[in-house]
Amino acid sequence: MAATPRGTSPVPPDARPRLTVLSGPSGVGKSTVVAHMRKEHPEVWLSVSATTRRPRPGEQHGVHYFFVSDEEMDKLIANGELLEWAEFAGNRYGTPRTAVLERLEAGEPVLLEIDLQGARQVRDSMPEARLVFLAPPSWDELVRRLTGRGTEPPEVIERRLAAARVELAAEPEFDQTLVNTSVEDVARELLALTNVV
Ligand SMILES: Nc1nc2c(ncn2[C@@H]2O[C@H](COP(=O)(O)OP(=O)(O)O)[C@@H](O)[C@H]2O)c(=O)[nH]1
Ligand SMILES: Nc1ncnc2c1ncn2[C@@H]1O[C@H](COP(=O)(O)OP(=O)(O)O)[C@@H](O)[C@H]1O
Repeated sequence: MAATPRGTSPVPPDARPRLTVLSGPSGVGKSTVVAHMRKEHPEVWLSVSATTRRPRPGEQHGVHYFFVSDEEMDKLIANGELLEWAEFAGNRYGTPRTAVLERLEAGEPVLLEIDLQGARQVRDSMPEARLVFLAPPSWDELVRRLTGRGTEPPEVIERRLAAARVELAAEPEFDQTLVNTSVEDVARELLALTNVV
């Protein structure tokens, strides 16, 4: 029988991370990549966050976000219903705790698409989570994507770009970086990292 070379034996399935956190600056393409992946693999379960941000045209309550009032968000936080939450560019966002824990307890892979502050909270409370950073090919391309999306007025874009500088500097805190040059390539790599297939 051939000896297995050191370091190449397969990791037992139960030891593989089940919780994947995807973060990266606004406009880098997180939603696009996740949507592409889920079109091919609808079995990838993505947590739906609560937010106080107003819906963009086409965004649906319960699908893209749970759009809540400030008072409702206060209650979610006070009642401990969020696994993590953060304020980002003037709005609050948080991950409903129960749905995520139920999926994890059932042994199903879970994907969170959240900001840097949220990723840090998850890393602290659930160290087994795999943190993936989605990076732009360049700063200029990030500006082009965020501006080209056409969903925010210039002052909001400025706020998000200021946050982007902070987020890009935090890349070394993540377990893995994927550079979003090709949506198809990144979606494939992300799928492999979520352990769904
Ligand atoms: N901490 C945290 N961040 C979130 C959550 N949901 C979304 N975000 C992040 O909030 C930021 C703004 O999201 P959004 O307003 O949808 O803008 P977009 O990322 O530019 O499309 C992004 O970095 C999201 O990943 C959440 O539940 N918790
Ligand atoms: N690989 C890519 N190449 C070119 N444009 C992209 C790519 N990925 C995303 N985009 C575009 O960039 C813009 C921002 O993408 P989006 O998914 O909304 O970013 P995020 O969710 O990170 O804020 C969108 O207009 C999207 O079509």
